Amino acid sequence: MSEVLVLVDHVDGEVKKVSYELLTAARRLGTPAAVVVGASGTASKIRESLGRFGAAKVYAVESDDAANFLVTPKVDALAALVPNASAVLVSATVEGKEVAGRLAARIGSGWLVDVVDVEADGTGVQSIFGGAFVVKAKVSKGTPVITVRPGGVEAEESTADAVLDESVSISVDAAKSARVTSREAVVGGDRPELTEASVVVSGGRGVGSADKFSVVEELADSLGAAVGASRAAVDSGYYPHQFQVGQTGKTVSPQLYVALGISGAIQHRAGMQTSKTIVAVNKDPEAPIFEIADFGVVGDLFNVAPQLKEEVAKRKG
Ligand SMILES: Cc1cc2nc3c(=O)[nH]c(=O)nc-3n(C[C@H](O)[C@H](O)[C@H](O)COP(=O)(O)OP(=O)(O)OC[C@H]3O[C@@H](n4cnc5c(N)ncnc54)[C@H](O)[C@@H]3O)c2cc1C
Repeated sequence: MSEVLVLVDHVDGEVKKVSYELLTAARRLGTPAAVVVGASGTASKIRESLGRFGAAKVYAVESDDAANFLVTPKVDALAALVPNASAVLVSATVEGKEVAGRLAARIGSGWLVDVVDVEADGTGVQSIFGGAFVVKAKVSKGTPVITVRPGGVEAEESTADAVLDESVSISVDAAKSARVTSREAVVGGDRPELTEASVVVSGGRGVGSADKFSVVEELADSLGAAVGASRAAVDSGYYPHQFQVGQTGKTVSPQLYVALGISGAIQHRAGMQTSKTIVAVNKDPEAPIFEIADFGVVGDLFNVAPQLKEEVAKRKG
């Protein structure tokens, strides 16, 4: 079977969950080959875990340049490997989309953006207009480049050998590339990363103030969830911008999405509509969020969220 390249999303050798989802999707199309771009020694460190999700080969693209330039080393590496591949899968993150767009332009191929599922014949499934329509599309020119939304495909293990191949070398054109000059670790709490989390609890303008946002955080913590916010909540200063979910924020696709005091505007839905189960709490029975909710509670979030938290604690024993 032909090779399907999967660009591994990792931070200093820590593999992001979406990479396993990409490998799962790649297995439907052919033989997954993971492409690890980074510092020396990264690929051998993560080879086994990639193999657990079906990577038959791991291409190590490792050098100081690979680790210290943004985007371009990844495009160079994929472009070098594409002649032997039948498709390229990249995560639909901000960086992933930049890599995919540049790669598609460079190799003259079509690019399927933001797909939520991939079918065995290379058809990509997209959820558009805030999830109002499902579109199926197929690349008709060149090797398909497909960016897959984190959480779109469920990662499933299927052990393969993951043979390490260190034959890929790249030479970055420093004059045309952005070099990383320093690194600062993100100060995060114990909560999972928003786009990686399997449970997300988000608060909207209905929360009313920054002080009261703890009601969202407390429910999130009881569920081991990430915290999100609507744009109105962010613009009102209730919660920092990096937690915004929606068209101009992050796209999430968790197993469970809890919306507290969020009306469900189309721009918010665009970022969470593909969540597997949606629970909405809103005091307005006509709120549009109820149109897409699997479970809805008409009520005051300050009454409902603490009760949910208590019930979760009880069930956890
Ligand atoms: C170009 C563009 C891009 C945008 N991008 C985004 C985006 O990325 N993400 C995003 O979220 N929005 C985005 N928006 C904004 C979007 O249109 C909405 O304005 C926004 O989503 C509304 O946020 P909200 O639901 O929190 O607030 P509101 O619409 O004000 O809704 C608040 C809800 O809380 C309920 N409520 C109030 N008090 C309580 C209570 N005590 N208990 C329970 N319920 C209560 C109300 O009934 C109401 O339904 C964008 C808009 C534009 C034009």
